Amino acid sequence: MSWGYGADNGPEKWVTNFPIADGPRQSPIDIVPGEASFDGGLKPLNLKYDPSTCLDILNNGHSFQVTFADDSDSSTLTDGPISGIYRLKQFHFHWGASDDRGSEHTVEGTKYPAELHLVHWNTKYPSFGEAAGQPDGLAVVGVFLKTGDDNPSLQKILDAFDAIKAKGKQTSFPGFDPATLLPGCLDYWTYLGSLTTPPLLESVTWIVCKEPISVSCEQMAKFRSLLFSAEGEAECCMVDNYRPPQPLKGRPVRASFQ
Ligand SMILES: NCCOCCOCCNC(=O)c1ccc(S(N)(=O)=O)cc1
Ligand SMILES: [Zn+2]
Repeated sequence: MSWGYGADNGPEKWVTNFPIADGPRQSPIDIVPGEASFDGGLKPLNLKYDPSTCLDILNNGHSFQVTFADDSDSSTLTDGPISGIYRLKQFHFHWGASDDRGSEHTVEGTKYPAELHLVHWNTKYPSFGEAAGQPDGLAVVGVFLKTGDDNPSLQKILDAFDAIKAKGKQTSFPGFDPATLLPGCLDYWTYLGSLTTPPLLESVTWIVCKEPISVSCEQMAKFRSLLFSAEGEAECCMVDNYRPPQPLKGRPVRASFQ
């Protein structure tokens, strides 16, 4: 049985096939603002996204992801805590079965109903796969979702869900601008961590935005209409696809703001 989020294959079981699960720089973490140190040397995030690089939307059985053409520097992350140019590869979300949980990072124990991850790879390496194995290979921007007003940008994504309800379904998704999913304020916390799903590679510079974006309760319900299961299999709702916070193990968490 491959990894998932169920009782038999969930986060508590991943260490069996992926021993790095107990490693020194695992993600997510609980962010404690009072213990983060302001670093005036941190630059503002520079996110430059080209909607024409948006390709398709896919249900991969763990989440859904929107994938981008990454054969040029059209959609990039620069500055912030990183050096060099990182290219946007995909974005995806994690969410709960109810609004009281769903995010991977937490803020002083506070769980948000969902969390967006914008996944970028360091162009000093030849590909995403290569970069994923390097300590400075990836940079993921995390954005919390908080229940409130309807989010029109999110709605464009949710409107594509009927075509990707089951695991393995994919459909074209051209022209989406991921910048429309970013909060107005790009203050962030940053720390060195890992992929939050197997293979849990310790190659991610995490950049977690302090300000959440909004999502309505109805929109959250739509997230929960996706399936972990493939067509023809017993239907299993895609919910609670989040890993809980992992031990900090002495890592510094820096803040770009005071
Ligand atoms: N094939 C060569 C090595 O590549 C392995 C990289 O993992 C491949 C699939 N996983 C991901 O790309 C992947 C990307 C982001 C996140 S997360 N939730 O940490 O943002 C978790 C997983
Ligand atoms: Zn993620």
